[in-house]
Amino acid sequence: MNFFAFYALQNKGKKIFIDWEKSPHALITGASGTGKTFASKYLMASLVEQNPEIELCIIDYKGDTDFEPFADFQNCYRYNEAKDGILNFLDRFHQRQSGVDTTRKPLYLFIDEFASFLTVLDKKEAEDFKKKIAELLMLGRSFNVHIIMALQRADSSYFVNGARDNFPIRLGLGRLSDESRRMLFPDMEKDDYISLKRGEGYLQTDSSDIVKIFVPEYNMKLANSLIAKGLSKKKV
Ligand SMILES: Nc1ncnc2c1ncn2[C@@H]1O[C@H](COP(=O)(O)OP(=O)(O)OP(=O)(O)O)[C@@H](O)[C@H]1O
Repeated sequence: MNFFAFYALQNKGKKIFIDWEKSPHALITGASGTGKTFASKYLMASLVEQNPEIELCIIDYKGDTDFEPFADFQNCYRYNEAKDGILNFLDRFHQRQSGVDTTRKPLYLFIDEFASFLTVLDKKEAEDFKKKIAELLMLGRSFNVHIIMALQRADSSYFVNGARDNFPIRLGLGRLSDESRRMLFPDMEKDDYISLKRGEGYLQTDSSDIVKIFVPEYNMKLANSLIAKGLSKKKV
C-alpha cells in the first residue's frame, strides 16, 4: 500500500511515497488559491493510476467547475446531493463492518471544503455529520476505507471528539497562517517555517519528519480520465 504521492522540494525532487495502510486519511489545507483542489485531483488520479482497484467517491458541495466533468458519475455528489453522498459512503462502510460486504477493495472518500457543507446544515444535523465523519476516520483503516479532505482552515470545530487528530497525513499548502501552522503541525517551531508558493507545501505523514513537497503541473485531461475510472459507474 506504499504509493507515490508528491515530489520533495529538496533532494532533487525525490519521490515521496505514502503508506495508506499505516496512514489511512489525508487532510489538505491552505488558503484560497494555494492549490488544494489541484493537489487533491493529482493525488486521486495518481492513486487510481497506481492501483486501478481503487474506488473513489467525491463530495463537492460547492459545485466547483473542477468536478464538473464527473457530474454524470454515480459516485460524484454535488450541491444538494452531498448529504446523500456521505450517507451512501457510510453505508458502504457499515456493510463491511457488519460482514455483509466481505470485499476489501480500497474505498476513498474525497470531501472538498467540508466546512462549507457544514454551514448549510442546522446545528443538530451538522453535529450528526461530524460524528459520521469521525466514525469513518476512527474505524475506516481496518476496512480499507479512507478519507481525503480539503479544507481552507483545519479548525477543530469542524470535527467532534478530537477526530481531526485521526488524519495521519497532513499537507499544508502555500502560505500558512500561524494558526493553521499550529493546527496542522503543532510540533513545528515558528522559526522553522518559511512561507511557500502555490502548489508547494509541508507534508507530514504519521509521526515522520515534515518534508517540503511540490505538486507538479500535470495533464488535467489525463487526470480527469483516471479519476473518472476511479468513480467507476455513470448515472443511469
Ligand atoms: N501545482 C500547481 N501547478 C500549476 N498550477 C497550479 C498548481 N496548483 C494550483 N494551480 C492553479 O492555481 C489555481 C488555484 O488552484 P486551486 O483551485 O487548486 O486552489 P484552491 O486552494 O483549491 O482554491 P479554493 O480554496 O479557492 O477552491 C488553479 O488555476 C490551478 O490550476
